[in-house]
Amino acid sequence: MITIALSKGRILKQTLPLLEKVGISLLDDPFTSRKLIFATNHDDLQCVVIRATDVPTYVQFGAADLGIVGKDGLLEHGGEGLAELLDLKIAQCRLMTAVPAAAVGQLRHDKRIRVATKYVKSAQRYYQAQGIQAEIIKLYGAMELAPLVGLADEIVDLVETGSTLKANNLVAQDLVADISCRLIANAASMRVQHKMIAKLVDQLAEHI
Ligand SMILES: Nc1ncnc2c1ncn2[C@@H]1O[C@H](COP(=O)(O)OP(=O)(O)OP(=O)(O)O)[C@@H](O)[C@H]1O
Ligand SMILES: O=P(O)(O)OC[C@H]1O[C@H](OP(=O)(O)OP(=O)(O)O)[C@H](O)[C@@H]1O
Repeated sequence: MITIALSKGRILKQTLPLLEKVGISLLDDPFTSRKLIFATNHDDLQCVVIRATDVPTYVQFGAADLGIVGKDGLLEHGGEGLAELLDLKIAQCRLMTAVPAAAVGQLRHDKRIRVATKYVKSAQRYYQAQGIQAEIIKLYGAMELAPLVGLADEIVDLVETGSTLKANNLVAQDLVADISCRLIANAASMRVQHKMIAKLVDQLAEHI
């Protein structure tokens, strides 16, 4: 039996059609069911549907052989015990810094700035590489609010259309990382289930 960990939420909406294209369908609807484990039309394949941030952990410890997760989550996890097999090119967006419109153009190198983000590791790496002293404040959502209420000078968050930033009078500044969904595998599963995983990777690659 192969287990695939799927990220629920917006990634799942784009994952299910991709799985359908390679002939995999879940027997129950994960958007209406309270189940966590989903049988598929293949006897030897099941899916678990969990929070995106938990997918790398399930795969790292072999609770799932494969996972589908955003690169943002992968960067935060660190990738230990995982192999990144494929860029699925879904849920594409960019991890960016953003500041209030009034702060655009202000130099950041001469002071310690406060940055609100859910993406602590990626942010730390970015500011360090830029030589900017940053105090990172971990938030779990609504990062855009932080600069508006004086909690932070800037944010690091995902940007797709830019409408969330615009609605909050923030302006995207620098690219931290290009983000899209990745197929990941447990390192041991890669050896034990090599044939089946290689076949699935080939099939998915044809439909990207
Ligand atoms: N605006 C966006 N455009 C494209 N992809 C996005 C966008 N926002 C998020 N994503 C991708 O979808 C993933 C999950 O986002 P979603 O908003 O569904 O869950 P979340 O509530 O942020 O995650 P969690 O439940 O783990 O806290 C992100 O990790 C990212 O890879
Ligand atoms: O550039 P845009 O097209 O506006 O997309 C960016 C927004 O999308 C994501 O939020 P999401 O809608 O997933 O909400 P949440 O993270 O607050 O759950 C992200 O955290 C941004 O807030």
